[in-house]
Amino acid sequence: MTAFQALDLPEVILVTPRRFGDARGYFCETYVKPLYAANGIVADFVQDNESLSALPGTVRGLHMQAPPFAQAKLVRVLSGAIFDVAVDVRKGSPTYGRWAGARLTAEGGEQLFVPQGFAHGFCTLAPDTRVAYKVDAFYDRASECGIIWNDPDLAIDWRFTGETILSDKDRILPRLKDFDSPFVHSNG
Ligand SMILES: Cc1cn([C@H]2C[C@H](O)[C@@H](COP(=O)(O)OP(=O)(O)O[C@H]3O[C@@H](C)C(=O)[C@@H](O)[C@H]3O)O2)c(=O)[nH]c1=O
Repeated sequence: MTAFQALDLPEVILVTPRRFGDARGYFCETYVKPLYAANGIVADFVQDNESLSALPGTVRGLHMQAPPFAQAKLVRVLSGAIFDVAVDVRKGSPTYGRWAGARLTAEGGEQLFVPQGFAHGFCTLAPDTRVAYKVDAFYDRASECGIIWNDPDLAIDWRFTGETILSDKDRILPRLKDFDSPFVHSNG
């Protein structure tokens, strides 16, 4: 059975889809809307994305889009492995500024659900890592914002020691303390 596991931040959910193995390999359902919704993954996904990172230690993040283009994401790995991270940036949230993460591998097929109001990023742990993710709002360049990956206040353990590789854009992102989050926590 597909397994759904809430992480330390309970809105962030690790999914391990069931695989049906046979002599050919395996078959696996990677997204089933009503099943996922019944397990806390409520989103109308409208776009699928894929990235390739050649080298281990490639960090992409921490990214989000501001409302009304805020995106929930369902992330998985097609080849290689990542440590995938979500940071709660909802003002007023009891878990504001805390992070949760999970190792996602092509071998295991795990997925991470990152809700709206959370910054998202990952570090690749293997060469030629391809990451695919569904999002529930379209890309909007003007709405993009983010937090620096190594903010000491977040103290994310990326599970990687060695030289990291970042885009020019990601190298100059602000720390959380200097970031005016466009997200507000609500209980409803
Ligand atoms: C995210 C995105 C980028 N692009 C373009 C913009 C740019 O020219 C090129 C590369 O974009 P970036 O450098 O922002 O790609 P990248 O650093 O991989 O950005 C992604 O990082 C992960 C962690 C996320 O969570 C994603 O939402 C996204 O922000 O692709 C699109 O056309 N559509 C999209 O949806």
